[in-house]
Amino acid sequence: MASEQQLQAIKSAKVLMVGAGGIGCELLKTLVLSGFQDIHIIDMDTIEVSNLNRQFLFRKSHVGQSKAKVARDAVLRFRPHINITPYHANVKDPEFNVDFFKEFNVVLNGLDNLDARRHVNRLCLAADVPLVESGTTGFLGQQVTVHVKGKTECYECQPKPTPKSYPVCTITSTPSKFVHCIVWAKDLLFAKLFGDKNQDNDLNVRSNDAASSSEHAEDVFERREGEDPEQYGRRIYDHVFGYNIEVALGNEETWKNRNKPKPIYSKDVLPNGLIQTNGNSKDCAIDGPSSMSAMASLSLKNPQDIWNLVENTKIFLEALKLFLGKREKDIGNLIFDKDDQLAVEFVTAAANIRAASFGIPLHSLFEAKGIAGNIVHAVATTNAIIAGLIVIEAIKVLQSDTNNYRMTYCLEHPSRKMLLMPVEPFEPNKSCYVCSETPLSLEVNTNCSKLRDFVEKIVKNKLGMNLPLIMHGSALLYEVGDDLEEDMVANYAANLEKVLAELPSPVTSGTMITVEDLQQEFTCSINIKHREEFDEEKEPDGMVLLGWTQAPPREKDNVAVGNGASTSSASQAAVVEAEEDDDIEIIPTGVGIVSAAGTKRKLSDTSKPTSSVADGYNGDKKREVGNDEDVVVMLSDGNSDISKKKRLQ
Ligand SMILES: Nc1ncnc2c1ncn2[C@@H]1O[C@H](COP(=O)(O)OP(=O)(O)OP(=O)(O)O)[C@@H](O)[C@H]1O
Ligand SMILES: [Zn+2]
Repeated sequence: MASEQQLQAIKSAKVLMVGAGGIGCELLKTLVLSGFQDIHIIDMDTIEVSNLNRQFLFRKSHVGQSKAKVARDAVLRFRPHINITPYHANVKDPEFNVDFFKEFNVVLNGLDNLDARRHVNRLCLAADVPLVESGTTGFLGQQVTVHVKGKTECYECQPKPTPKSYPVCTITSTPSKFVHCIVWAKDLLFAKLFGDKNQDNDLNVRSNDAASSSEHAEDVFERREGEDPEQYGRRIYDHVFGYNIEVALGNEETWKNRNKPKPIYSKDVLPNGLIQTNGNSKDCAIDGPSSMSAMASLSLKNPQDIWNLVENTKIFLEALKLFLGKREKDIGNLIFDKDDQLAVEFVTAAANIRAASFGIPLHSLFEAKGIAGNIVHAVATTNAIIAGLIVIEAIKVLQSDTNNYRMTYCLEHPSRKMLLMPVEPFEPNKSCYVCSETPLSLEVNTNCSKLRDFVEKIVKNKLGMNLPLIMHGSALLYEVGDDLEEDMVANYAANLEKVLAELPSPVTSGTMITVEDLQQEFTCSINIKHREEFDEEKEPDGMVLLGWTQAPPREKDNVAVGNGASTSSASQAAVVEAEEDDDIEIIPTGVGIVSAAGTKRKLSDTSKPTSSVADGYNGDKKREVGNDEDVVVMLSDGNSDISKKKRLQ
């Protein structure tokens, strides 16, 4: 039960919610049931069928409509007299500037990507509005964190795992993991067959006999006149899984220390002519093109099954046939979308066939979809718990109850009887380039890298800037905006194509560049250091940003996982990965991590009575539920006496 004071704070608060998906739906419901009366919701998406299993404010009839608007209507049905303002928009749109953010007492994130989270973090810092963050880390669980300028760390005080990029040659020639096959199937093959034909594409292997291979490749992806869809599909299949692999095998150097792939031809897998279908690919006139399915026409039902090579081959050919026959008008414009069933089927099958060729284990559609779409599989119940925790922290923030702020992990595999794990938030990191404006360094070959590379790879991808402006001293090198004069636009376009050392105001070793984002009101200084060479495998960007992205020192197998969906950071939760991504353990830092002897300990050890975390949960602050084996510890209030954390260094 909320106190009178809390109720007052709740009633007078103006709250901004960003994201009305899995967490957002739960959050909106919990906010209104807790008495909040003025809520603004930003979400750029429309409702998909795949959202309905857990985004309970939405029904099938809402598919295709704005999430923010439908969520508003849904809660107004049971709380008709409150103010809910929906925006069907991207939070990065210019209208949501610092002045807009200043209107709110607290901002609550229910987002699913790093980019938007960093953007909101910067706006909250610039507007000096507290932020309560939430996110998921795969099967590790979810967490809620509180970010109050000057009092706690900001969302970017700790390095976040960024989406991984792979060297082109690993993807085109030497895949060793299933994810490499997915990237190949999605970004190369799918893009080549169904996307913008004018885009550069590294699909064809480089071979000793480059001239003949490119000649062979010249028109292979174009459908010949009168060619029937299955013939065309088999020709593409034979080219990418058969011929290209044979060409690659010709590069003997490549296979000296690697297992050789084996070429696969469709006639060897499916010797008999046409594949049999049941004609049941679903009618896209009724369900929309995104529900059309090759699985349905081949009577393959379970997305968790791993198809064999024959099944993958059938799906490949059938999906291609359906694209050609029923979605012809999409061809040339398609971008892979994880909610497009046929696209997911095609990419799964293509990735699996390539995996079979390279001796990599095959995966189910469900798994492939997760990898291709960077999906962190969400669970409705934990979303509800997380939403509750967000509201608890929001209420503390509204009352400036600083001492009781907590970041709370909700462990999806409760470890030794613990489901919720609250820890005190960290103080701001004094070397954070965002909230402490600490300069960064960039190692780059200033004679080879163009300004365009710097803008794309560093300013946009690494620094997450939306509307960047780049300066060297008082010289403006680059700027984005709608109101620029034509000659300026032409100047900047010319600068983009110049190497750094040849810019009108040359950028060489020792230069300090200032990069500013006008919308985020965020400035960052970058110290340039010239370096001649980069390792193509380990440094695929050809430049290295220092002072921010380094994870904490890696102990044996310590790595952080995530795809930007997580609010956790390497130092908040060091993850020990045994092999690949399974068998993961989470070690919350600061909580019993450093024992008296100074040795690091795992969470699994921390529930022992002697550990500091156990101390934190012991006594009358905890409530135990269930039987001894399956006990879940929940805190009765936010006042647990948790020992001060130490960072995991
Ligand atoms: N830049 C952004 N501006 C506004 N809303 C955003 C932005 N980025 C993400 N979102 C919203 O955040 C929500 C995140 O919700 P959730 O994690 O449940 O993902 P989802 O897209 O609904 O589900 P799934 O990814 O599992 O299909 C989505 O509704 C998405 O539209
Ligand atoms: Zn910070």
